[in-house]
Amino acid sequence: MLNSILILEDEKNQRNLYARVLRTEGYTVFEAGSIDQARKFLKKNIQVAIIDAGLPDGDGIDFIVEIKKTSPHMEIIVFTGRASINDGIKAIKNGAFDYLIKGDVPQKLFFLVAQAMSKAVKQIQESKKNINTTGFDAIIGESAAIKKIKAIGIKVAATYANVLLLGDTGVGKDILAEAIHKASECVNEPFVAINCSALGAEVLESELFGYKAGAFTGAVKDKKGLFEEANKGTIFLDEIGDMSLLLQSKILRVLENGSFIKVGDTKTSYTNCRIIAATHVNLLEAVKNGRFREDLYYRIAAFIIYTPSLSERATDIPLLAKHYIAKLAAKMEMPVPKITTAFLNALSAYSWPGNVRELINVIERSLILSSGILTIDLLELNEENKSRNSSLLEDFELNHIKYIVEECNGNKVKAARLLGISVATLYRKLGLKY
Ligand SMILES: Nc1ncnc2c1ncn2[C@@H]1O[C@H](COP(=O)(O)OP(=O)(O)OP(=O)(O)O)[C@@H](O)[C@H]1O
Repeated sequence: MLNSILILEDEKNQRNLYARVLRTEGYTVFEAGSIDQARKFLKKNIQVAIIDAGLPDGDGIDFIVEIKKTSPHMEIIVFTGRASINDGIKAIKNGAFDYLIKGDVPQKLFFLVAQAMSKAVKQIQESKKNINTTGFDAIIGESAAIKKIKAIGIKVAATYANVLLLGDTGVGKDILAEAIHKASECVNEPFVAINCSALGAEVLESELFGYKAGAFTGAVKDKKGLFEEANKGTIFLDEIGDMSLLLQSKILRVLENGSFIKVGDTKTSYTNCRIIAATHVNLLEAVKNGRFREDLYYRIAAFIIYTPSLSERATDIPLLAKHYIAKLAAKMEMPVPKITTAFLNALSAYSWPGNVRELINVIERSLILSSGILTIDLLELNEENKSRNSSLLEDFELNHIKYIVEECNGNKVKAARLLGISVATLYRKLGLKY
């Protein structure tokens, strides 16, 4: 939110006074009495912080360095009661906008806040112009759905908001999460991903939060968890809907104040990372059934991006197919084969229950079997070799029959002859009465 200020000051009366006065000036003011409390505001969209130099749990001037790492555009004004010029110099060195000595007239504070706010807003606008959208370029598709997803993704990337990605398996939630990270200010910080449904609850907990040596048999030395690895960056929690209720409560704590406890540890650790979660299950249904915490749902679902299944955006199929044919051919060090229209048509007609992932697999197999040209029979061959999904074969077969009938200008006798089947069979396969 624009015009937001954080006041970090341990003297409550003083803090309340500043907050009241600044609110009357039209600012939204958040208050913290300690560095620990202030940390939970760092992910919020706050443009200016007013910080006391001497705080109960640390040095406010040292804290500037931490703030600048997580919120580079936040402008900081330091309050020092010590009337020490050295404090002021150190604050500026650490990246503060300016400093004030307690007892300075309030007008000086207003003046500095207004200046700092306008500098911060300008910087934020500049950084939005320079947003790196290369991650989104990797998302292929011209359908209205994909265009909308990219536009929302780019917008959300510029904020610190948590994001929930919905959609079936293989629709591209992972690639979208990475694109959001790459377009965010945390681009140079880590992006870590984990599939929460692939691991048992205990292993998942130690993967997420890490453990202390001796926490369990085999824990010979301390291990960092993914939340610690992702500090300042992004953690992608895939299939969060499958997480146990106990772990859900621990994730909620991370979301509330960045804190967690490693397995076998007694002290609290902290992280400051953006959470992008994804699921193919209906989370609201899971909330109703008591399988997913409602409070966690509302925390992770600050922004929801839904990617429809591939069959619902069939116009993207030829684009994706051509893209992956070229990409995989290059990887296999073979010339890009010619693609027949029937091949593309068959791909477009299929329902793709495994979505883009399945499309990539089918293309890879077709390329391996092809010799310079991608024809529809390669798709059939694939399935015969795999003897896996008969519906895929049926879809391709039906599509092939329709294609030949069309080529024969609707002449079914001619089409049946070309296909090497009887006219009766052709009618049956097309679902027509003979
Ligand atoms: N629009 C797209 N453009 C290019 N590649 C895509 C697109 N969508 C998906 N892919 C590719 O398809 C594969 C599967 O996508 P991804 O892993 O992102 O799906 P997912 O929704 O996260 O699946 P799951 O829920 O099973 O983890 C990946 O190789 C990804 O790069």
